[in-house]
Amino acid sequence: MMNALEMWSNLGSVMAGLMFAWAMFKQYFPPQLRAHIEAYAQKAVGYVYPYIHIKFPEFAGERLERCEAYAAIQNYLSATATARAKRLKAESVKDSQSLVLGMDENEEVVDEFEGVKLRWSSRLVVSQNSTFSFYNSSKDTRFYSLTFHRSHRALITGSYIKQVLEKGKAVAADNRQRKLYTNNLSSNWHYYKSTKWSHVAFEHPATFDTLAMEPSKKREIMNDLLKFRRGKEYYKRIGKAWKRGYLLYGPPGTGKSTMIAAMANFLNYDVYDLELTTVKDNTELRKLLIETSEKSIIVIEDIDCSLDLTGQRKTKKQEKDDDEEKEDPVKKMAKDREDSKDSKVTLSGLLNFIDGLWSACGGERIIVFTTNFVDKLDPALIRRGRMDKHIEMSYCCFESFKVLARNYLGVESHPLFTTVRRLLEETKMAPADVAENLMPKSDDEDEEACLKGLIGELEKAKEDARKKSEEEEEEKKAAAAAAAEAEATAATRAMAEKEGQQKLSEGCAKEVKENGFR
Ligand SMILES: Nc1ncnc2c1ncn2[C@@H]1O[C@H](COP(=O)(O)OP(=O)(O)OP(=O)(O)O)[C@@H](O)[C@H]1O
Ligand SMILES: [Mg+2]
Repeated sequence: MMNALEMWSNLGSVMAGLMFAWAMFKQYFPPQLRAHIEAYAQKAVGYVYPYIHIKFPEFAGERLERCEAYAAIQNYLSATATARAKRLKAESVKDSQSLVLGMDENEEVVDEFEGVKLRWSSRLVVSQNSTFSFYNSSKDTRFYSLTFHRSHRALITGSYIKQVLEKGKAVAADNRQRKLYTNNLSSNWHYYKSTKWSHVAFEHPATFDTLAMEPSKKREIMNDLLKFRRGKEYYKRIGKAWKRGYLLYGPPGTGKSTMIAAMANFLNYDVYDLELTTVKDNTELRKLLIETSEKSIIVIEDIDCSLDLTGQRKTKKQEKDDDEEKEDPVKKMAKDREDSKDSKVTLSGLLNFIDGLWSACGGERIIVFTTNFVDKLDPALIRRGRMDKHIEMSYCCFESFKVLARNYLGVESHPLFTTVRRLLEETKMAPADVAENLMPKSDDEDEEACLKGLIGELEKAKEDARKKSEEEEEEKKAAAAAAAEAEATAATRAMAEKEGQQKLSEGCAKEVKENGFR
């Protein structure tokens, strides 16, 4: 029996022989003949060789664009297989917030799917072209190669590759640097490139953990968001576009904008902050919205102030004015000029976008309106189906205070909490004001000092509210007294007039009686 050393040396000789034959073959055979021989050789090998290779190049197409599949496989392997690879390569990938760890060139890993083993290898083919060019620095090509037994062809080319691409895209989405977009003035739009939105990295630190809100309400919103995110199949089944509208309403400083940031961080979505007052008309609105990407939250803050969306239905006076304009061309021109200065996005334009166009775009999208005055909004805008969930952001309750105390002071409980609780039940203070009072003003201000400061402010707010309600009560009383007095004066005057009338008619009657009609 051959010993191991002998076997290796024999194998080495065979390899050396093969390499020599290959070099001779490349040197002495003309390229066309070589291609023929190679094709036949591959066919012959195919009869006996039981494995299939699939190649996923990094760049493809006429313009050599980066292939989505390559990127997805890179992400998939970075998340699943690199734990097993020994040589890794760290790359910074566009739009990714951290480095992507991939296999180094010519490294291999084994993956398993439904009990079937398959092999991924990362390959780099170095260009043979040694001519110097100013324009093309490298013709090296990278690709991933997947190898598996031909008996599993259907399984691998069907389900396995599909799940690799899906998982890879999900990893990319999680690792993506999210963006905050704001709309540009249409005068700065260029038709040949996408300039409707400007963006910066979205790095708001708010999360549902740091959001001060009643825990049960918070949980309800989080569950609603999760249900929406997982609802692709559900929305498809019920024939509804995959979108959801939220209306956040409440007084200033109660956390509406903070909630939007927490939602975006929770879902890992981009945020499109749409400033409606700079949008000229419904057409522009449509163009802007069609350019938003999926997995995004489209935000219209202070919807009541953005436009006159509160009451688009014409009042009697507007109808009369319109009739007059139809008759008077000068008036009409003046009105047109006035209108062209203002934004002309209308309620119906916005509703069409929510119901129609947006639904056709597909992809998961959330739209959020915020307002301080929910009663001012047109009911058509906020009816269920358009704004599916109405969330009231209200003044600070004790539960919310506890979250803020944990965030700002790092305390879970304190003897002064009882006083804070009583005062919060007796007076209204927005979380923004509570938070402001919990922030130490100097280095030597400890948690007790901050809590005392807050208690002082709450007592002051309570006193102010008491005074205000007293003043209002006084004003009401004064108004009632004035009304009563005016009523009494009017009654006296009426009485006097009546008496005067009576006297006059009595006098007349007497005169007639004495003198008769003349
Ligand atoms: N519920 C909350 N939880 C945590 N922090 C809050 C909350 N509400 C307000 N704050 C703090 O107060 C600041 C202002 O809050 P925010 O801008 O979210 O209020 P808003 O409701 O959007 O007000 P406005 O109606 O004026 O736009 C935030 O930066 C945050 O620090
Ligand atoms: Mg706000």
